[in-house]
Amino acid sequence: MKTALTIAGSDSGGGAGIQADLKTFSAHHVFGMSVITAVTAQNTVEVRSIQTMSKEIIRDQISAVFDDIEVHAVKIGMLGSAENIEMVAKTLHTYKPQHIILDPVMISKSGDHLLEIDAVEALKKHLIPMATIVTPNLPEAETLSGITIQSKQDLYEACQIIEQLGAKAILLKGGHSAGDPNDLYYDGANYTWLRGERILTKNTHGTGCTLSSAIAANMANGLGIEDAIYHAKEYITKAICESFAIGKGHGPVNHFYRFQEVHQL
Ligand SMILES: Nc1ncnc2c1ncn2[C@@H]1O[C@H](COP(=O)(O)OP(=O)(O)OP(=O)(O)O)[C@@H](O)[C@H]1O
Ligand SMILES: Cc1ncc(COP(=O)(O)O)c(N)n1
Repeated sequence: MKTALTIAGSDSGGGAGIQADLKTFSAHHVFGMSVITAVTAQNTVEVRSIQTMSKEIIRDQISAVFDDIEVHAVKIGMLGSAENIEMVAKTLHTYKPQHIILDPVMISKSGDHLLEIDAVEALKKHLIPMATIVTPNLPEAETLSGITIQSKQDLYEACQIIEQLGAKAILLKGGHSAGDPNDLYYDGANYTWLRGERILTKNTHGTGCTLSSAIAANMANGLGIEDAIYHAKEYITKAICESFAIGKGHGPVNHFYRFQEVHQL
């Protein structure tokens, strides 16, 4: 059995964070494990409050998993604070997981801050250099690179700047663009476009969490990075296509279609 570990925040509404990650792992037949960095009181409309976990309990959750269980891939999502970023980086340094998929979560779809503003520097300094791949959306790529993205050339430049921070590869997601959601992959040498067609739905809560977890699950299952990304893009596209109108805001994506396909439900 292959395993994957998510280090992320809990979303009480079940659409994003740890909940989306574990559903994605299961749909990929990967055994999912979790380190909870923060508890959010959240639904499809808003984030009402956040309680960030202490750095000690984050460290202990990571070591409890690694000291006992072989971890085939790690996905990192919401971390909350600079202190927690430093602790996650320090603890992962001890265990040196082979694949680290870093989703640099900063602001939720509902517009709430999930990362303290002064924590961006810690992310750049401590975690990006450890990442197999970083998966920023457009606003996150602007924050990490320090440039305003207005053209294709800017996208290429942002990828290069983030790569120079030490990431092995970047997948710059295009969900927030005005046109089709095309994602740009950069491996430090070449650029590849993963083309998408915009699905007209407001039910896109947790798309970034799902995409990065699908990449982690695919890598845990032994795929190389390019195949992992390609299949993850297929997975998120279908999950958005069949997403649920649950709640009054941005509803969640659908992970069940995989089980329905397999079991002909
Ligand atoms: N309406 C859509 N139709 C098709 N694909 C989409 C749509 N919106 C986003 N995507 C795709 O979903 C993936 C996640 O992209 P997005 O830019 O939304 O990430 P994100 O902002 O980090 O997500 P999150 O909502 O979890 O924060 C990307 O592959 C993107 O191209
Ligand atoms: C715990 C947690 N992690 C990540 C997100 C980002 O997802 P989205 O941008 O879809 O709100 C979130 N809302 N909550």
